[in-house]
Amino acid sequence: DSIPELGVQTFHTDELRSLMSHIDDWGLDTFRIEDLSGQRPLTAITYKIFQERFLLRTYAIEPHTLISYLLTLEDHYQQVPYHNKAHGADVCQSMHVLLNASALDGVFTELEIMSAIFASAVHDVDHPGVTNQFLINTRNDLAIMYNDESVLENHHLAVAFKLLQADERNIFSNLAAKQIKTLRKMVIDMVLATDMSKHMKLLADLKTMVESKKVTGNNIIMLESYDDRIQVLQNMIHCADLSNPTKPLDIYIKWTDRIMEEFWRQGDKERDLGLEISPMCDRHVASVEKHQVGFIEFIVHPLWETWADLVYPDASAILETLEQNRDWYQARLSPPSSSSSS
Ligand SMILES: COc1ccc(/C=N/OC[C@H](O)CN2C[C@@H](C)O[C@@H](C)C2)cc1OC1CCCC1
Ligand SMILES: [Mg+2]
Ligand SMILES: [Zn+2]
Repeated sequence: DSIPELGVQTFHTDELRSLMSHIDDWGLDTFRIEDLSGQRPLTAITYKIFQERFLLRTYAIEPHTLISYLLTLEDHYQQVPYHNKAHGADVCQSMHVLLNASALDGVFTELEIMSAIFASAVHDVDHPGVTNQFLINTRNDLAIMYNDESVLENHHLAVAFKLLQADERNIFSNLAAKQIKTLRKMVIDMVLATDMSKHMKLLADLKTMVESKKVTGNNIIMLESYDDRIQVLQNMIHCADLSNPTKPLDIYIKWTDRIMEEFWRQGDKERDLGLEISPMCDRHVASVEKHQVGFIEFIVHPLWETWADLVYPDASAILETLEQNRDWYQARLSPPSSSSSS
């Protein structure tokens, strides 16, 4: 049976094709693609990126095999408010754009690029919609399996690679053994770096790299060792994972609504279990704007400011949007002024 033009069955071929023509743009509306693709945003977006980067040709990937893997991967994302297939699709597309920074032109190999796209697409597969700490506190089987260390991130990786074991889904069947070994190591290193508990170390190392940044004549970053190369890719996927506040405000607000609902459902579980409710997870004590301002001030802006230095000036417009969005949430924070402002 033949594969549809856009990889997924849709009643909106023209509109979906038009949207997908903006695959290289920051701020692509993943929610709109979810609706137009028959609830298949991850398959549609990842398939388009693989085609656009000629990865099927370069690595002799059979289109049916890629579609089969992507559909199954997408079905293994759980229907939770935030960490669902739309988030996977969004991080994958965001990573695709970040890889296109001109400061990184020609820096990464095809294999590293495919590893980065694959890692982004799979990075939260089978996420149960609760945090690592919750799984640890409730002695969940996953925490027992992974000894409380990067529990979710280890699980996402195991699921992603287990799905590859079926012949009809093995998109890497035509890679050389050495290539598969390298890809697997890089994907593991990238997905493990999305564990928020690694944030401070990742950012500190990125700052050190920026301070000692070496560039070629035309301002292209030079990365000699594997450690340097993977460090940039780890920070890139971490930036993509924490990119919601850098997107157009209407899209950012939708992500905020989703993460808060997911946090509040965790808080509901903690309340029912008689556990202490985690920070920001009590729906009866909500200060959504305050938490977003804090999230940007202490985590997102420091990271993106450093990334923007590394790839200067490629991420300057993104940083600008982030600062505008922070100001918008900040403005909604301040108590109504005493003087009559109306
Ligand atoms: C658009 O807003 C968001 C988009 C993504 C995320 C992603 N969070 O990471 C996934 C895990 O939860 C890891 N931890 C994050 C940490 C900040 O808190 C812990 C309870 C869990 C958080 C967002 O806002 C959050 C933080 C401030 C208001 C709610
Ligand atoms: Mg994650
Ligand atoms: Zn994520």
